[in-house]
Amino acid sequence: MVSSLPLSQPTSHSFFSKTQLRGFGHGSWRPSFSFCRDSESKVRPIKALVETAPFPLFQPSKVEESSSELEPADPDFYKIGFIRSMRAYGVEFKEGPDGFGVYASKDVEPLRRARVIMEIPLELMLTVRQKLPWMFFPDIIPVGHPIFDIINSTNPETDWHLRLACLLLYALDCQDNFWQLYGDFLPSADECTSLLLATEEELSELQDPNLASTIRNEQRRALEFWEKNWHSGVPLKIKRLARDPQRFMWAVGIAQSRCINMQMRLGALHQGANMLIPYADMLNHSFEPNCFFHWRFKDRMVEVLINAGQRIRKGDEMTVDYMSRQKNDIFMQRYGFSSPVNPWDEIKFSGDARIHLDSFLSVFNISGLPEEYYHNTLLSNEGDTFVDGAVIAAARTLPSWSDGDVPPIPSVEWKAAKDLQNECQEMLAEFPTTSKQDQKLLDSLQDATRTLEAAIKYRLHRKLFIEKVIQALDLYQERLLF
Ligand SMILES: C[S@@+](CC[C@H](N)C(=O)[O-])C[C@H]1O[C@@H](n2cnc3c(N)ncnc32)[C@H](O)[C@@H]1O
Repeated sequence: MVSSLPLSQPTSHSFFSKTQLRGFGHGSWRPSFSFCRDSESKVRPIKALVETAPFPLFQPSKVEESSSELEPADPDFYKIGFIRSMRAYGVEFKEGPDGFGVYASKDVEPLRRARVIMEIPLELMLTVRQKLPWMFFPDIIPVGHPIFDIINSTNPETDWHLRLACLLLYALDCQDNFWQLYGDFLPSADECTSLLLATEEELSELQDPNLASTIRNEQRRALEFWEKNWHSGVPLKIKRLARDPQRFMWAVGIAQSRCINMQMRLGALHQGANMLIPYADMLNHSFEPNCFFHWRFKDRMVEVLINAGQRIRKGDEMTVDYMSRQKNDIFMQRYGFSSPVNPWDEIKFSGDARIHLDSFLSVFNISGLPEEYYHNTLLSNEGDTFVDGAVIAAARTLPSWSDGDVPPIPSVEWKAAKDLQNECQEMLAEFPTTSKQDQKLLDSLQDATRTLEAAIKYRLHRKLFIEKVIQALDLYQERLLF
């Protein structure tokens, strides 16, 4: 379902103008770019609270006033003729340690109800739906345009990233489309952490052959897609969208690392959709997020809300949970970053560890089922609501025992803990570098691509995790015996 109506950007948009943004980069980590700075040479945040007047692209057709005065069946549809704008409340967008991020510009007291901080209308998003009949929004591609056929040749359920990349490239090329402005806020190839953009050398820096091979397959797939659809015979309007495979890879990397997947309801239609949502895509990930997304179907917009009961201090980063319960390699694959405190990461041990799960958990004051994520305030540092993720992850990876298997004497468990430690040491010995060497390398990195930095961090995080498990097992033995 497409129309040939181009959606224009409101000229009154008060965030930034095209000329203001030209030449501005997206990250301080690339010295070739300079972000807008104030007199004290601090990054100047994009101002919010922002609200711009709706831009009437074309007015809703005047409904003839009939004598019956019937209500339109769905008055909401009449809004389709307006380009609405994004609204943000009490937040600012600025650079932080993880690239651009969203930060609170004022304190927020905990409220019983979730509080909206951003509203982004459907018209500004790039959206592809996953199931047939597939559709995308906004309807910026005229029927018969070859990019429509290219998108249509892919599988809506499995190729969402390729489809979204095509839509993004088209939107960036589409005269007066909002994304021509917003495109300046997207990370460049050097700034994007997506591993799709990684070189062979950078992939080897991961020190994870499985992950490297998964990425190589993804790169190959995207490259084949580009070669098939961007061959020399294609019309210029296609050619110019991605003149070289790197440009296409970049678009796929952007789609993968910034897309949000949501259930969307439009009228009577419920569907899973992959969306590139401007401004909301600046939110970074946390395993302890303070915000979440919500699709407000009545107004056809995505809202970002602060969790109910959440206290926010001015300057706090606003975060969301990108993917629930995923290990670091999955985060790397999709977003190009890993976390040293990922509570869902795990170590696969080779055999049966003769440690009783519950006794391990109880030594660390963790109670309940192993599958769950447990929080114990007694164990957390002040202000830190996480129990050490490595401890929990280690606990979760130990096989559970039935009552009959409970070892009668602690020495059995003590030996098991020692065995696990040895296995961890062997794992560490397989890495070509130690965590100390990785840390040193990271400290000395200058002008490296963000992918290289992310690759080194990833392998460092794996080693730190294993080292933490060794420490946890040390502690376990001490507490078990005394
Ligand atoms: C949706 S974007 C978020 C905005 C992004 N920081 C930017 O500069 O535009 C996702 C990207 O942000 C970065 N990112 C988000 N959360 C992160 C985290 N917790 N740690 C490290 N990098 C993170 C990664 O580069 C990821 O691919």
